[in-house]
Amino acid sequence: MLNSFPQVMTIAGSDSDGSAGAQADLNTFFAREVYGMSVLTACVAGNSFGIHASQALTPDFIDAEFEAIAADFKVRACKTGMLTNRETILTVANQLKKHDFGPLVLDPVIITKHGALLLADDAFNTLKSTLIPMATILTPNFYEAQKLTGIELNGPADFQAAGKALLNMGAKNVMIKGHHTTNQEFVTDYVCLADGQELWLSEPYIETTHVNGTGDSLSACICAEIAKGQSIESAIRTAKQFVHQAIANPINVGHKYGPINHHAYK
Ligand SMILES: Nc1ncnc2c1ncn2[C@@H]1O[C@H](COP(=O)(O)OP(=O)(O)O)[C@@H](O)[C@H]1O
Ligand SMILES: Cc1ncc(COP(=O)(O)OP(=O)(O)O)c(N)n1
Repeated sequence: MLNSFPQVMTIAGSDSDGSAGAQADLNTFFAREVYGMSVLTACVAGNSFGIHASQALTPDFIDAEFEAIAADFKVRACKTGMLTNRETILTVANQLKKHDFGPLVLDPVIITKHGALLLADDAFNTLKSTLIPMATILTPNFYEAQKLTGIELNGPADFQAAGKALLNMGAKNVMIKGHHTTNQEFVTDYVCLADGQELWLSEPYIETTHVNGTGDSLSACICAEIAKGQSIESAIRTAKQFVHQAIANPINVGHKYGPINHHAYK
């Protein structure tokens, strides 16, 4: 008898150093024991020093990837990462309407924590109008939440206002990842759920340079847990622990800003 794993799909850019993008997603899927597939949207040439070049894939090619997966697999949940520009967003939105790929974890990747822009400036409105209303859960980081809502995040009430604004844009659930800087004691993420519940998820801040791909891995873990039948709340809680352990137990890879450890969480 063949083993069977829930099938999941990332729609993301390839990051050549393996720390972020589709590679981080697939590592997370493997670690969380689901079968991972990828629709690549772009190829990024990067290493632990930063991103050196980037090439978007064509809408026709992205369509072909979606069609190949849809023709053969039953995807239980999917997630997005780097979507590059308006054309790619529209291509992805059309495909998500055409086929049933299950709940959508929308990670609105705009800028990396080292300042590389991964989404064209004129694409924000397209992201807001097409994909945010389709999101089962939206997972912006501190900067992305401010950019999408226009609300400056200075305290808990601002997180609540931004969460509400993102729910009003059509996302069913929202997780805003908290700011993290040197000398901080805790990193607190804010979650507002479809049923009106709010969660504040805090873990100690970890001082390390090995944090590439944290956001990708978090959203990939949420996607994997949803595919396994977990509730949104339980998937978020597992993902927060998964990423925390992955940061807390670094691996010695790269000379500057390294990857997290996808094998750490048990
Ligand atoms: N240095 C850190 N110490 C503890 N938790 C962290 C640290 N950096 C990120 N996190 C956590 O990792 C997860 C991903 O968040 P973040 O790094 O903000 O995403 P992104 O990669 O999209 O910017 C969040 O749960 C956040 O709280
Ligand atoms: C190809 C590619 N996609 C996404 C990212 C950014 O990853 P993310 O986890 O959102 O952010 P960082 O933690 O890496 O800043 C990337 N670098 N490359």
